[in-house]
Amino acid sequence: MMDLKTYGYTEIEAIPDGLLPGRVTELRRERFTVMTERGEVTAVLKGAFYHNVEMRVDFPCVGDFVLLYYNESGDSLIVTVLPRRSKFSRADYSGHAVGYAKTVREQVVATNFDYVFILSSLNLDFNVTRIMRYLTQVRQSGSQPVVILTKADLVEDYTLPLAEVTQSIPDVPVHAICSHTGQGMNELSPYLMPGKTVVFLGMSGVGKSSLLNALIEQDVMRVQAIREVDSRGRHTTTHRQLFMLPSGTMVIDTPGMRELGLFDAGEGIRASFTDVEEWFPQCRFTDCRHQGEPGCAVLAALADGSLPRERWVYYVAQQHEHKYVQDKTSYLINKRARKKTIAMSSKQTKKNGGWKK
Ligand SMILES: Nc1nc2c(ncn2[C@@H]2O[C@H](COP(=O)(O)OP(=O)(O)OP(=O)(O)O)[C@@H](O)[C@H]2O)c(=O)[nH]1
Ligand SMILES: [Zn+2]
Repeated sequence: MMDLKTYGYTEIEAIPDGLLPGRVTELRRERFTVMTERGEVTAVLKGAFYHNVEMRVDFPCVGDFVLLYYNESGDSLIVTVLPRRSKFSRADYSGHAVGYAKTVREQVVATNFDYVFILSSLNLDFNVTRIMRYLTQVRQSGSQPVVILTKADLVEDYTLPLAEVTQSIPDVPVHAICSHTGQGMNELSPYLMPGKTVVFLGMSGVGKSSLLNALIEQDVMRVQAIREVDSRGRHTTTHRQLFMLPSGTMVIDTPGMRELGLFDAGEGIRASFTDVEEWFPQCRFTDCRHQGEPGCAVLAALADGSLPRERWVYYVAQQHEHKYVQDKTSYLINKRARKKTIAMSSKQTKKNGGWKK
């Protein structure tokens, strides 16, 4: 018998007769893979889950603890999702026009994780504001954030960006690592405890897979070292969406998480405002600012109603917000530049005789 506690399960008071607790490790369409004390089973949802659309948020997802009717010879039947101690959700636009908040539903993509590693690369697009935005998401999730600055080998001196992050978020642990050399990776061991669940968050290319591979390797080596002394025990790293590292730590890696990780203000705006941006190529000037230039397709579309005005206003507001976030980034990263900007704009202000509205 498998002890479900190794999968982070904490016993609940009374389990109704005939039901078995388990943890969802994979979700494919309507079929779940669930780890139980009788081993891994496939399971489907009890019909009641489908009867009420409003219940959608309570559909099990990867990481969930559930109660099921065990079926030895076929699919088990999931009847309940146990309370979640942490979760990540994203907006689900499926089947709806993007951008219309009323129709957006919440889709839970991962649950019951203890730590979220917010990965950010030290080279190229190092961006404190983005880290802070992820941090907001993580704090809302109910888990503990850990900031991991990756690719430490690609910068001459990472002490500066490290200090920058530490100053911006003094209450969150920050580690600089290199997955290729293993530098700094021992600092992560306090989080990688048996029964704990970790989620990786970060933009594409920051090194999530590399870190994961490095951790598995490190683990495999550790396990092998142990095995030389004591030849018991086989590690199995199955490629589930929730999977067990040899050390006993679980990692959740779902497609939904990938999408959260890809979130970027610019991308987000592009994705939700295609109805606005599709007008741009039709403007006479390629660098049209849509503020009164002759031959502006946007203004024409606004005039004849083919582009609803509130969509345009919303778009402009979002762009403004995006720019603000980017400006704030440079503010945090380069204080010298910031002082210069302030000096310049106050000169400007004096010239204009006050703040321009
Ligand atoms: N020099 C260096 N390169 C790294 C390091 N970690 C990752 N990389 C490289 O960065 C690139 C992207 O790494 P991945 O691990 O695939 O990044 P990811 O976050 O999983 O990317 P997605 O799968 O797109 O989400 C690869 O070419 C890696 O070899 C590091 O510590 N040092
Ligand atoms: Zn235009």
